[in-house]
Amino acid sequence: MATSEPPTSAEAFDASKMSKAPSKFLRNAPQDTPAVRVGFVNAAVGYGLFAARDLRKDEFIFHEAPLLTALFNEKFSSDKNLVQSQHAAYRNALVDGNRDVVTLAFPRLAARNGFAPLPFDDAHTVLETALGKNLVHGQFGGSTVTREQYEAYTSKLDATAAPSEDDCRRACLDFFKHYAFEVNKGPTAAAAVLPITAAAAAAVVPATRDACIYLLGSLINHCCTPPSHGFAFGRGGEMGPNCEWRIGPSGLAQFIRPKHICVQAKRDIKKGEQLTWDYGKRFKGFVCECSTCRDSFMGYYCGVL
Ligand SMILES: C[S@@+](CC[C@H](N)C(=O)[O-])C[C@H]1O[C@@H](n2cnc3c(N)ncnc32)[C@H](O)[C@@H]1O
Repeated sequence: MATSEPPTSAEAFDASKMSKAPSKFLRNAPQDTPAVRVGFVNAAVGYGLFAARDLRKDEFIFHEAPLLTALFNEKFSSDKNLVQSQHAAYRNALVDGNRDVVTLAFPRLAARNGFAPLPFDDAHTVLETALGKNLVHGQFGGSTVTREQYEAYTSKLDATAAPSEDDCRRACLDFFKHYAFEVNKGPTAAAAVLPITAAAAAAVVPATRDACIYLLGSLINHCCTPPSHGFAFGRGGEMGPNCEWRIGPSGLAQFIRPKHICVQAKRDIKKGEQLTWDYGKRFKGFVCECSTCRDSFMGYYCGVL
């Protein structure tokens, strides 16, 4: 199996599993009301996650199991085993009634794999309910994507007719490059990572890292961090990314399961505001449309222009 086992039901947050030491990260239980919704940014950026209510600084927003796990592509190479593992992880995720949710969460990848977008009425039901299915803590508030937005977006995503295996693999490679998180291999990783064939298994160089994709976590868009010298002036309000994340258990938050992602508010976030984080210095491969770039001269700095 390429996917980690998704949670069967949301768990109560057990504060006793937290270290007694004060932690800035994940100190509080997530609230009982929905915290995030999926929404549409524009046709270039695609979907994003938005606050479903006001979120407080340091609020623990959600804890989510990975949807796909494959080998991590350190150098973005097209090494055969990496490509095979990422492609197989995607194909495996399409089984067991998962196909609609995976196709809808990542419609660009689906189109390159030959899957036509669902009609809006079906899509809406899935977007409303299923995108939160891997949450362990925190609540998903559904979708704000309108029929017009969905149809305008998907009409531009021509599903490739009968793509070759090679096209599908390349699409997965591009997808992992832009959507995957680099994750420490957990103790059970050997079962989660593919080899698809015995020959491929023998050839796999033991990697120390996995690449994980999340249904919600991988929909959070990038925002540049303004430089500390204050050169970037906003239109009022705070600038820069408003969330941070951790993957897997760490000293102060042992309850996080291996490869699971936890997201926390870096500052107060208003209802309706988009959740963002800084993707860091790695290759981004898109023209940045974040608010820091829009409201300041940061486009000059962010290195993606
Ligand atoms: C991890 S995904 C985020 C979800 C994505 N918006 C979607 O609908 O699938 C990363 C991709 O989102 C888009 N994206 C994220 N942040 C962006 C930004 N600041 N400006 C423009 N595009 C962005 C880029 O296409 C990028 O490759």
